[in-house]
Amino acid sequence: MTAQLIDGNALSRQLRGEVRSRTAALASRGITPGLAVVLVGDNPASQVYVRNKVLACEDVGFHSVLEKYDASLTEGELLARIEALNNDPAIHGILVQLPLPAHIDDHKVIEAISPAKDVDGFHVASAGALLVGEAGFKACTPYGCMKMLESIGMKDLRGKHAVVIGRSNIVGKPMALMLLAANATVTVCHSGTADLAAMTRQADVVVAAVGKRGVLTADMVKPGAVVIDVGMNRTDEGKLCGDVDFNGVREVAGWITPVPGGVGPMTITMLLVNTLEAAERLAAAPQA
Ligand SMILES: Nc1nc2c(c(=O)[nH]1)N[C@@H](CN(C=O)c1ccc(C(=O)N[C@@H](CCC(=O)O)C(=O)O)cc1)CN2
Repeated sequence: MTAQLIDGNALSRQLRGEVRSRTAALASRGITPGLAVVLVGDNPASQVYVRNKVLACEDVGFHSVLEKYDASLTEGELLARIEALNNDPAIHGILVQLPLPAHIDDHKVIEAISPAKDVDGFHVASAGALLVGEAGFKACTPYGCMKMLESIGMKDLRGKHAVVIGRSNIVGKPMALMLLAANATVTVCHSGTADLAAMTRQADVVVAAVGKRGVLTADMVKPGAVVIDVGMNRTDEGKLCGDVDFNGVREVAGWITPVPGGVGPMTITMLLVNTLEAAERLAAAPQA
């Protein structure tokens, strides 16, 4: 069996079409969703991602501002910028590109963002809302993975076993909670897991989110399983690759996401969805 591809670029195009229509509906009420993207330092990958986020905003008709700061920016100066953006009525969503330089406490910075503008879904209030099933912004990467499952008819995962490899606050943990909310039986594996292959071989859905290539190989996958690759790594030749041994696993799995062109573009698309929702929520709120 050769797995079918879940194409993140194609799904993104479809979802962005829906975002464009909803944006037009808001525009007729005089509201343009606004996103502020904050980058500190000169990490080359981060420069590409923030540029792509601004381009994505242009693509769907959002207002966006890109604030770029030298790595010498102090934590206090960054917190002051966030406070200003929290109070800017033209800005509905704020994201601070990670990683931040080592002298800045990223937790402190994320917590300074108003939960109403936390379109990355990283704030403790957003994470707590996901935990208890309340409305809040969902972290973009796992949210994109859920949309990919939905696109292949797996919105309700009742009776399915999902294995998440990785337990980061921004992918692994929220991913597990979103799968649980979709009625899956969820196992979270990590560096302390005794026999990873024994876990993944039982899974109907495997999400690999470790940040290390070759974490999931063909012998670790149940025939027909859905494999979602969140990894973003480089081969020795400098080629982009995920955590999954794509060529081997695609011969066993039923569905698989590629890298590039899988989860990556979906992360940016879900950021647009969250920003639109932030603007819509504000528009629906009773005016003071
Ligand atoms: N504030 C945030 N920081 C970071 C996040 C995040 O969601 N919010 N996630 C990652 C980086 N990231 C978004 O910021 C991101 C990474 C990769 C892609 C993507 O589209 N990748 C392409 C390939 C791009 C390339 O060629 O290099 C793909 O997979 O097709 C989008 C977003 C860490 N920081």
